[in-house]
Amino acid sequence: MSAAQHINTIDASSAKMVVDGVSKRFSLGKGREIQAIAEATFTVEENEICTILGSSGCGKSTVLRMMAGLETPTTGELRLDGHVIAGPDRERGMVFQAYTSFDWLTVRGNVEYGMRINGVPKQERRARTQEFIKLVHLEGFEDAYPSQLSGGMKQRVAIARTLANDPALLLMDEPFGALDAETRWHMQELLVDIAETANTTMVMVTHDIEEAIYLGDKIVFMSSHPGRVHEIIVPEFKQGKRYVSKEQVLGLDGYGDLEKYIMRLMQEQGSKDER
Ligand SMILES: Nc1ncnc2c1ncn2[C@@H]1O[C@H](COP(=O)(O)OP(=O)(O)OP(=O)(O)O)[C@@H](O)[C@H]1O
Repeated sequence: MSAAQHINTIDASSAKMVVDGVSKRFSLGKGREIQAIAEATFTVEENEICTILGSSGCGKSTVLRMMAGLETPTTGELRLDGHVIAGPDRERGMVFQAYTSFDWLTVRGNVEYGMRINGVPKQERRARTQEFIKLVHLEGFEDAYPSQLSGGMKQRVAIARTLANDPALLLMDEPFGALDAETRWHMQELLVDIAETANTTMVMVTHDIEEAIYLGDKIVFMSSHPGRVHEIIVPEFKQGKRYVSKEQVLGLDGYGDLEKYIMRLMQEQGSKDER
């Protein structure tokens, strides 16, 4: 068995999310433009964790922001459950690198905020809030304020708050980028646990190869200038399984080969960017 399968054909018929021939140009003023994304086509399947990996500036965040409906594609379209994405919506929850908890609300207040706005009855709201606080292991901290929490705990609040809105898709832009290595490791394992427990479809932007391989059921590798989907990689060495233990994945036959392969892709991109 090889370490990875490289997908060349896209089957959009059963996909949860379809990024279909999407390009994006930004205006830089005075008639100047930048082509951030030239052509991007890929799918995300139901319950999949899809990681988007690539060097800085290759357009990862732009693709994610288009999935969220925060940017409009210049050409092409994005579809969630067959519906074209036309703007931000509760069905797509986003977690950013910067901590985005409301400082004036407690952990409980933060997690139940969206449900309160959406008129979820109090009893149901309280029960779901507790369920998601438990999911991210923050029991006992319900009445704490974000300023009393560590970076990893704040990010767990952000994840619980987003999941409590029951999104069809969880979008994350380098959510663990600001965390120290040990906390990051725990958060990655927690995310796999959440994906397994809550059956959530997730898309995560990262420039960390290890994170992309450990978390990704599928890795969308992007190249830069302009941003394109260079390769879609399925880490076959995991044999379709998810492992909460990251150590176990890093020790599997095939992990090292895929890591080396992706490192080479990154280096090729790096030397192309320098030219
Ligand atoms: N609002 C904007 N206006 C103009 N250019 C933009 C805008 N947003 C992104 N860009 C440009 O589009 C390109 C892709 O940016 P993007 O942030 O998507 O890349 P990225 O891969 O997420 O980078 P990083 O890993 O550094 O966050 C870059 O050249 C960036 O300067």
